[in-house]
Amino acid sequence: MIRYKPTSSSIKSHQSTVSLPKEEVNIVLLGKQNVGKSALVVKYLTKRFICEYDPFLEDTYWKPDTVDQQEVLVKVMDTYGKDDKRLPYYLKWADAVLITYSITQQDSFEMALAYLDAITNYSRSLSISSNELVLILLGTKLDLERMRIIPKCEGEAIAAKFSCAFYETTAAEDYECVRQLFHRTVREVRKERERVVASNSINEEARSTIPIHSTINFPSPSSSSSSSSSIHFTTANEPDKLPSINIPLPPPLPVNLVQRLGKQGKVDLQSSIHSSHTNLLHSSTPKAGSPVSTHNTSHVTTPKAKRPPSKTSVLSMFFK
Ligand SMILES: Nc1nc2c(ncn2[C@@H]2O[C@H](COP(=O)(O)OP(=O)(O)OP(=O)(O)O)[C@@H](O)[C@H]2O)c(=O)[nH]1
Repeated sequence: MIRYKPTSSSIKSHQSTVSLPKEEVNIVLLGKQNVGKSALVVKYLTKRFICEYDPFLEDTYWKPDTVDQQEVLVKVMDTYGKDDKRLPYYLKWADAVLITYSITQQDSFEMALAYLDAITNYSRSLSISSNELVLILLGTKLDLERMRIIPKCEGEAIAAKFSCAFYETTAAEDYECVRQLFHRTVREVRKERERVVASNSINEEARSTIPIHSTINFPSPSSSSSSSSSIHFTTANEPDKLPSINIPLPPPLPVNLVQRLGKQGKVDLQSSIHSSHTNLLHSSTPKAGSPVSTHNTSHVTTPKAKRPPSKTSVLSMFFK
């Protein structure tokens, strides 16, 4: 049995590397205690599965990796699932958020829903922004299929509702399925970055070609766009979402409007995540046991639907 002993620095790696990749992707894992966040992180970093762990661990690790022949420095923040106050910080830091639950634990699924609610509400309440955050709902402990409580279709349905990607995986088996999870996450982040660059260059082009006295169809502030696995924080001049009203051309938005989530966040996220939530599913919570091999690969599902109307959250129930 391997005892996992983190060191005290805030960013660490299991290997020392002289030159690091320029591209960086920050991934944070959120979720209830015991769902297997640390196990996934350690598996990705070391290819080993830990049975014993420090439950109060919260730290950031990095690993140079190669995804699709491109080098990338993957930074992973492991949280310990008991401190909602740090959520704005996590969102500000992260390019991608893995919202984890154990497929064997009902309340961990409910907490994942609460996280999705809180993050969605938070993102919606930012009035001017073109930020994006890759969001992935992740069912863990797939090796415990015989103890499954949360059907796969339920996870898929929730992911579709929130327009995020969905995976199921396990840290207890094959390294490959964990590696795939992190690689897919890096790909999603790259897609989002490309989307932002493309959207900026469209804005730039529009700015240089539209005559100063012309009119333009201008989207309402509430319009938003969404691609397969992200929450988008949309600028008001995206050209593909145009309602029929004509108004005089406003001054163009600066190209560098892209800012990290939270920099403009004036909303009180804490009040958002402490409000009540009614979307609870059936309850029954057997304990996870030791790893039993039934699956070798992570399961991936792409989202199918747009984000739902905003709801309130039950995170406060879990953070007592
Ligand atoms: N069978 C099985 N057990 C797992 C898996 N992942 C983690 N575990 C076990 O579940 C327990 C909790 O794992 P952790 O990785 O520490 O969970 P955590 O979410 O990081 O917990 P906190 O740090 O307290 O938030 C440990 O006993 C692990 O050995 C998995 O994929 N399969």
